[in-house]
Amino acid sequence: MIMGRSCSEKNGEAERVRGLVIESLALSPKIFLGMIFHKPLKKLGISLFQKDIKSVSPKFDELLEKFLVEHEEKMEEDHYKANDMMDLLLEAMEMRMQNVNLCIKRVSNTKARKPPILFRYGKYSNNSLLLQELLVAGTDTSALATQWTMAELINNPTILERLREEIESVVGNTRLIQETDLSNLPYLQSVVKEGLRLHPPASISVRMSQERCELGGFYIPEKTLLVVNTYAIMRDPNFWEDPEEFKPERFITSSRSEQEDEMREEVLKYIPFSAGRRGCPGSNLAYVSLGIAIGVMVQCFDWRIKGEKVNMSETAGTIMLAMAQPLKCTPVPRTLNLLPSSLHIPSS
Ligand code: HEM
Repeated sequence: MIMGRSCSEKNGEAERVRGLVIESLALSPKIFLGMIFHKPLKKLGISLFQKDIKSVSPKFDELLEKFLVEHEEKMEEDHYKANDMMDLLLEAMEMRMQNVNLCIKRVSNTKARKPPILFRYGKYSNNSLLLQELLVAGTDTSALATQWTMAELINNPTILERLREEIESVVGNTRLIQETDLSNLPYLQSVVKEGLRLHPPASISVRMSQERCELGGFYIPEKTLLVVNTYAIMRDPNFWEDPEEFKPERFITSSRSEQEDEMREEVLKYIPFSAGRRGCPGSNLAYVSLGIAIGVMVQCFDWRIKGEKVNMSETAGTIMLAMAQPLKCTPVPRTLNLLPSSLHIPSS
């Protein structure tokens, strides 16, 4: 969606992108430690991660440059129309500055939440941070959330059955779920929300206090690094009934006023996408893609596993919350009467 193209398994491109995302994410614990022990480490001349970053970054640049050239070529075509994020960013830059070549640079702006700015200057440069960030932030998070939620559904067959009934009554069995169906599938939306509550892929958020303040009776000096444990907040028994249980119905609200109350409460206790100006800008996209992925998997397949239950243990010592034993399951096709017109099969 970011680059408007699919990465094929055939020429190893998908594997390459996946490898880069995994390599980048493996750096996060080091970056995190580096933030905490920045000063003493600097004094000792120790850099925890610069060498690793230098090894990942050029690989990203090479990949993104290829995508960028493809996009620029497309822009030259007669009936060109922007249809992905990279097209839009290129167009925005085209309007802002002309006569200079492309380079993408993130301008840090700590005071106000502004989208990263793209500059055009020089030859293609190493600063492709924005696109790297989107690739890393948007892919593994969504994949982990899908995996955890499917594991919960397999372990809770009654919930899976209720979800399937909802899909069958709203969508039927002659076509696949589409984005426009999601607003009519409240139980599916609740399943996605509950999966993210119990298993937030990014389970901590790091912030720095801009000024001194008092929080919950604690004095916080200015410029203090604060680690918010979103995982713990979303399992706090003071906020959630049966916090350890997978109960999507907790998010089903009947009346409009109930919905408004719930939304007000959720601002503080439901934060899988963190919050504030550095909260996730991809949350709406994530809800849609998770809803469709999970919905289609439930609509089209039964799921078999070895043994009685999926093992829900979590990995230890990683920043991303992953399954210690990644989900292995076999899809068994269900009988649907899908109309050919409902299948959008890409031409390439
Ligand atoms: C289930 C899926 C996702 C989850 C759980 C998730 C979670 C998060 C969280 C918790 C943060 C804030 C980190 C912090 O506190 O510093 C974040 C930031 C971010 N996310 Fe997501 N995200 C998801 C999907 C996406 C998608 C699909 C995109 C875009 C394609 C995206 C783009 C970003 C970006 C660019 C940031 C950095 C924002 C900034 O620093 O200002 N995320 N995400």
